[in-house]
Amino acid sequence: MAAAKAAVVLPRPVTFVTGNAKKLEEVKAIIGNSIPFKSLKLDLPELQGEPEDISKEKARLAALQVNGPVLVEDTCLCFNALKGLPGPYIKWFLEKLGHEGLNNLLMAYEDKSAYALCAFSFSHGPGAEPLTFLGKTPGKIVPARGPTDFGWDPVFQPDGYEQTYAEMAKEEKNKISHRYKSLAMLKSHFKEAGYVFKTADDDTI
Ligand SMILES: O=c1nc[nH]c2c1ncn2[C@H]1C[C@H](O)[C@@H](COP(=O)(O)OP(=O)(O)OP(=O)(O)O)O1
Ligand SMILES: [Mg+2]
Repeated sequence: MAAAKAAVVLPRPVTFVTGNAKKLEEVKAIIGNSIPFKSLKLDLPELQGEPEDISKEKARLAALQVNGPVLVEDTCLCFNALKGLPGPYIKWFLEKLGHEGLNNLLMAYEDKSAYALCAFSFSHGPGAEPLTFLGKTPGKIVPARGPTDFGWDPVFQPDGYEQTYAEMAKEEKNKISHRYKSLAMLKSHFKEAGYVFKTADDDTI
């Protein structure tokens, strides 16, 4: 019989660091009780580069700030006609150009296809190499439809659906989204790793 795998003890619940309340809402809905976590509102500096590297670097910075295990995520919206741009820079493109401007970026192209990409990273703590889980949902960029309370949701229509992310019921989006897919991988990792969380009494975050 194989020996039981030793449990990995982590010092306290994982802290999910984000400055975005809407992300947090979705993460809570998707993770449920499967991973004990708390949240911390911090807008971490973001490196330029590939989504996975940006996410890992965010996790390293977050682990130093929190001094414990952390989760972070970086979300990209990638236009195929633009070879993946705006990608990780979508936040600033959206802020400056709005939904209409995002559509206009593709005016010269027939190909309106795009994909939403979520890169979740988990670090055991300061100095530990983060693990990254990439979730990707393909779709296309359309003129804005639906509520405008979360980022670029109104202009992204996932493949196989007639509705934009914004028009879909939250539970529906959370079953197929880039965030759901990346969290599904994270959840299985947690399950396989068998982490045990030891809550510190002096935990003041
Ligand atoms: O499911 C989504 N549906 C629509 N819009 C979304 C979604 N997820 C992120 N977004 C927006 C937020 C930000 O404008 C950009 C990603 O940038 P990103 O740096 O990952 O997010 P953020 O700075 O708002 O929060 P954080 O503190 O976790 O970095 O796309
Ligand atoms: Mg950010």
